Amino acid sequence: MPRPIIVFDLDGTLVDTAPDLLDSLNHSLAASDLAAVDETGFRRFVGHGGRVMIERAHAAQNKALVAAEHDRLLTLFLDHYTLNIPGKSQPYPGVVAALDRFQAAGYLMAVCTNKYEANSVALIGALGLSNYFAAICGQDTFAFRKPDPRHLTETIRLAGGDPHSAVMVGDSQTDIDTAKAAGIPVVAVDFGYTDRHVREFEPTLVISHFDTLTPDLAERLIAAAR
Ligand SMILES: O=C(O)COP(=O)(O)O
Ligand SMILES: [Mg+2]
Repeated sequence: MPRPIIVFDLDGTLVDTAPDLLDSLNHSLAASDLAAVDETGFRRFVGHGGRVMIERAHAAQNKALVAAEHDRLLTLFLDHYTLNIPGKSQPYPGVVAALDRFQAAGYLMAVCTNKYEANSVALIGALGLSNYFAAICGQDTFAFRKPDPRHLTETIRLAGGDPHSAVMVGDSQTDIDTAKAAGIPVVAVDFGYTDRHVREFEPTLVISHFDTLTPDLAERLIAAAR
């Protein structure tokens, strides 16, 4: 019987990275004379990586964005973000205790994120969480990324798990759509980065704190999905 696996999204799920993503986004937007984005506006932009955040910020200000400028701003964003890791980012309340619970229960654990892999590995390392994860897969690890379900199923395979004994935990429609397309139960946290309540995207379950996430709950979700 393969070890069950729990796969976590990163930004807005395991780690509150909003303050640093916002700082780096505004650092890059300032280089093209766009107005700074505020915390509220920012939530509409996250979920698909830095390139899409920049694109959405321009669209929100009705500013054109040619490819060369997009590339220039993405480089500014990534250089600034990479240099500042871990910055102000912190794991959400209850995350470490939850990772300990699943580790003690013999679960495999992995991260499936649309953040670049190198920055994801660096951030997780800087926060002292590397030892929990058998795989950390970013938007550039494979030739596909969330909401493509293969990003999730290949992360599971890389970690040595079985998609039939897996649960996904995420904060956005992207995560929920990815898991549902893979036929994998998905727990949505309601404290992440989405401008609509996650229940609208019909996850398997919504939680408001990591204390609710237990191996018993995961086992029930895996059994019910079979
Ligand atoms: O970096 C992003 O835009 C989203 O990253 P996530 O998939 O970890 O939420
Ligand atoms: Mg997220």
